[in-house]
Amino acid sequence: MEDMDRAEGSVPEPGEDKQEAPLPLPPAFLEFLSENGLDPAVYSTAATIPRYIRLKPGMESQIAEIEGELKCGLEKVSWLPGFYTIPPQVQIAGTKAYQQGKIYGIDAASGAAILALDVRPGDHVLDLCAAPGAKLCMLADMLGSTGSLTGVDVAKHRLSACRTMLQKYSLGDRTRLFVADGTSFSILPVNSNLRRMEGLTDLEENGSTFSEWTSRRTWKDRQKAKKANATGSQHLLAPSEPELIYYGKHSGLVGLRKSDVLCPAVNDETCTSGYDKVLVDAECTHDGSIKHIQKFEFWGWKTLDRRVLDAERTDNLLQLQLPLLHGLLLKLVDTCIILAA
Ligand SMILES: C[S@@+](CC[C@H](N)C(=O)[O-])C[C@H]1O[C@@H](n2cnc3c(N)ncnc32)[C@H](O)[C@@H]1O
Repeated sequence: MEDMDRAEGSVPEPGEDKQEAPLPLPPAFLEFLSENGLDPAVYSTAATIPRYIRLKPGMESQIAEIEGELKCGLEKVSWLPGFYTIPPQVQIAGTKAYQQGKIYGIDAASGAAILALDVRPGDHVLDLCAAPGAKLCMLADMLGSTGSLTGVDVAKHRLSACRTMLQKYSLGDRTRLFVADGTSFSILPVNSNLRRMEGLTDLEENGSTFSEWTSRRTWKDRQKAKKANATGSQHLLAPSEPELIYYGKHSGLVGLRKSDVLCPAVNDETCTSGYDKVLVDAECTHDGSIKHIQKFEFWGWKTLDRRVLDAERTDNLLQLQLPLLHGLLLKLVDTCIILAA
């Protein structure tokens, strides 16, 4: 799987060190633009497009300090709460403000999709295709201390990055993270009707109920990881059953029987309510993203053909996106879907 969602600052920003010049876009891409009535000149304008950051809620009083660290002013985005623009050449990854979890690197389009989801206190939110987690963090910030958030991604190493993000920004309390294929994911939000097994001793519990999450892995898990490493499969395949790689203290799982949560009986009356809001952020071609297209100057223009223009790849993306939506419509959604791709 190609990784188009690189961490902030890992790829030089287009136009950072040099004057903008017309990009040597491949003929097939120029043809694609012409067929769709698009002016290729827009892809040379990245130097004029601001960079966006999101302020961690509660950090408003530290704006002056953050401006000092970033060595630039923060300009409020009037239509997107918590978002600010900074000049495009400013790199945030090496700054204290970013490392200490005061700001997020996230673009305005992503923020707009989350805002449109209209998350309300108490909502149970599902983020399908959650990694590396910029939107998941925004959802967690919006939920605050109510409701629940479930993040799902097929790539374990990418979902582990989400876990790191949640921990860095102290956001994981109400969150669960499942490595799973989103097209068949059917685990519901925790339902208050499920019986909690409280006050059991370790012996009685016998590993069959959720106790508080710990990063310490069992011998069985370590063996599994070793095997996956040896076969190189950890980056590629979803496990046949969803694998829970993180859950927060208030995600509702502590004290519940694993079997009730992970394999609920079909038509179980405790499992009738689905998620209130669902975000599906499946992979896309990125052909509409000026900044992404400019990055091919760094990655090599040939890879643009392979990653963006290849008809087979586009068809494959469609074959991924449709089942993701279809699965949701059949099983999960109470209220709302946003397709961010
Ligand atoms: C555009 S990225 C998601 C970006 C993410 N929402 C964020 O804000 O950082 C697409 C993600 O979809 C995941 N993905 C692809 N196929 C999937 C599937 N069948 N089920 C679940 N996740 C999938 C990829 O591993 C990748 O992490």
